Amino acid sequence: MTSTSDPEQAIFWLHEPQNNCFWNGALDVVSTQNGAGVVSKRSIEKGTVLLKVPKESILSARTTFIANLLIDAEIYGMHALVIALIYEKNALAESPWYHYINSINFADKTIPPCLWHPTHKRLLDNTEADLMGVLDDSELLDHFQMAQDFARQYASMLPEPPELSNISHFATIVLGVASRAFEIDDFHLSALVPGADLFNHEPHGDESAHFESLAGVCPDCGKIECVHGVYSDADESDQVCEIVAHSAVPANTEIFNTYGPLSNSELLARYAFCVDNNHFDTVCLGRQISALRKKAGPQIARRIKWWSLTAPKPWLLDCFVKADGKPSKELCAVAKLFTAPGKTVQRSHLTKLTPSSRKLIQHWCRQRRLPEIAISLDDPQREAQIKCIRQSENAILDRCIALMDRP
Ligand SMILES: C[S@@+](CC[C@H](N)C(=O)[O-])C[C@H]1O[C@@H](n2cnc3c(N)ncnc32)[C@H](O)[C@@H]1O
Repeated sequence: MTSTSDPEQAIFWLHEPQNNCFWNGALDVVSTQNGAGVVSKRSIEKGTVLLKVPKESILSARTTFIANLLIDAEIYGMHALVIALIYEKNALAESPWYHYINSINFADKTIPPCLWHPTHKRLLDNTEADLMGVLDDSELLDHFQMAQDFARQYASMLPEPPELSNISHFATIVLGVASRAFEIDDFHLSALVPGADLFNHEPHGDESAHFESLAGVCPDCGKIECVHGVYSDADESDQVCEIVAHSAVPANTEIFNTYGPLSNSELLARYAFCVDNNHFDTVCLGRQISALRKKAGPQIARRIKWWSLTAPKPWLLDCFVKADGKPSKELCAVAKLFTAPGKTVQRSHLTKLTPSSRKLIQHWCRQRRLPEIAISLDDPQREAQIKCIRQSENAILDRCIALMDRP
């Protein structure tokens, strides 16, 4: 897990006058089972602003001292943010974010799943994490190469940061940044917002706080109204990032944010954790459908071709089982296309399941089910994550199989 090792330094940074931030006095930072977290010292009303950080104080590729170099090198988004953080970290007390950066444990040894040992990766074979490319290290390696090239290009001006000496070290920084970054606006893109990253994620949609930032600004200068155009009807005083209480919070309660409607594969890739009974998990049956399609006769092949030409793309990815076991409407339609008798199938009848289409969905679910295997690793956190992903997928498939038995 990526964690805050010294929250007091983050709070100190928020109170430094030059940063112009607001940290609500009703908040406390405590140690939770998920690292640091924010709790209410007293009850908080719905709509209360908990944190305010002006956009000019956030750590983005646009606000860092290497901003121009990153633009010259045409490095943007998360790639640029990671490199910016690395250079600010190495600027030590000269960085405006010195105390904030010091509050984070970047020495944590957690690495993203794409760098796990192949024997550990293999335990996620055929899971959603595998299908979504979470285990593929090519993007990380490209990013590493890009960061090293950048460092070499400017080595005469700036010493090459030690974080770029090996991929594991770089990967822990990438994870540390990705797990704390927020989408800000069309100018800053992703950025680190001190204080906002102390809030943990509520996975069931019951969060009590939301991150807010006006996204529509000029992509060239970050202003709301400028020579390039008018981007919103707000005014420049709205150029802040806020955490706002989305519901009333009783005293002594952890205040959760939401990182978005993310499945376990997405949480694992970006935040290095997963949760039991994740409502946003889905299980794709695309591979099973594709295999059957290859064996299909000409009539079925024609139907699938007709469907694939009119369905939104990529339609195979849309053929999934939802967390509650219900098949997506695309999955229902494809099961009907394979099983409907006669020569023609009406589009309006495609989502109404018949006994034979239900049986086919059950068959695909059984094929997709992961084998029950014993998993025992030296790393208990990784073991728990792998088990969580596998068990959750099988539970979803079992729910669907049971549901398909009911008329
Ligand atoms: C933005 S930080 C939140 C604050 C963090 N706990 C800390 O100590 O700095 C995101 C990280 O917190 C942890 N985290 C947040 N919510 C979690 C949850 N619901 N379950 C497990 N870990 C969580 C994960 O390690 C994640 O990468």
